[in-house]
Amino acid sequence: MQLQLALDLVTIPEAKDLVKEVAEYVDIVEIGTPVVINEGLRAVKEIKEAFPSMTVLADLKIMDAAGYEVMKASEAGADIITVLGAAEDITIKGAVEEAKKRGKKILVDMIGVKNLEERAKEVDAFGVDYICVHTGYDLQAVGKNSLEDLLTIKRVVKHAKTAIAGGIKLETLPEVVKAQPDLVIVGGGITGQADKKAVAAEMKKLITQGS
Ligand SMILES: O=C([C@H](O)CO)[C@H](O)[C@H](O)COP(=O)(O)O
Repeated sequence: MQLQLALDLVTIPEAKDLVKEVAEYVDIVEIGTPVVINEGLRAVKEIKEAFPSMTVLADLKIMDAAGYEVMKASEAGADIITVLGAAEDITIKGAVEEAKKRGKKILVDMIGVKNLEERAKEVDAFGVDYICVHTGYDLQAVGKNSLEDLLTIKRVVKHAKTAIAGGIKLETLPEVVKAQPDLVIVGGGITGQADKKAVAAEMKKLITQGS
C-alpha cells in the first residue's frame, strides 16, 4: 500500500516546500487539478526537476483528446496521469496507448461515475494501471466518503491497482487501510495540518503496518 500526497491549493514554491517537508513519508506527489489550472504543466515540470527521484502524478482529469494531453503531461515529467472514468472508452484506451508508448501510467478517477461496478469492470479491461474511487470536495462538504465504493471496486477489479481519494484524515485512515487499497491519496489531511511532517509520518506508519 502506498501514500500519495495531493497538492491542490498551493503555488509552485509552496508545493516545493511541502514536498521537501514530507518527502521521506510519501511515495507519490500529486500536482492537483487546481494547481494545473493555475500554473499549467509548468508545475509538474518544476516539481519533477526539483525532486527527480519522486514519482509525480499529474491530476489532469482528462475527459477528451487523451493521447495529446498524456503526451504533454509526459513531456513535462509526469509519471502517472489521470483520466476520468466517465470519459468515452476510446479516450481511456487512447490514454493507455500513449502512456504505454512513453513508459508512463494511467490512473482512472471514477469521480461522478454512477454505475461504478459495471464501469470499473470495463475500465479494468482497458489495461489502466490504477482505478480510483474519489469523493470530490463538493460531496465531502455534504458528508460523503468513498469507503463503500472502494469495497465495490475491490470486488470486481482484477488487473488494475485500486486507489481511494477524498477527505481522508489521520482519524479516518485506519478504516481505509482496513479495506486494503493499493494507493491512499491524501491532500488536506496532510497539507491542512499544523505539523505536516508528523501527520505524514503517522500516516505512513499506519499504511506500512496495514500492508
Ligand atoms: O482530486 C482532488 C480534488 O478533486 C481537487 O482537485 C484532490 O486531490 C483529492 O480530493 C485529495 O484531496 P483531499 O480531498 O483534500 O484529501
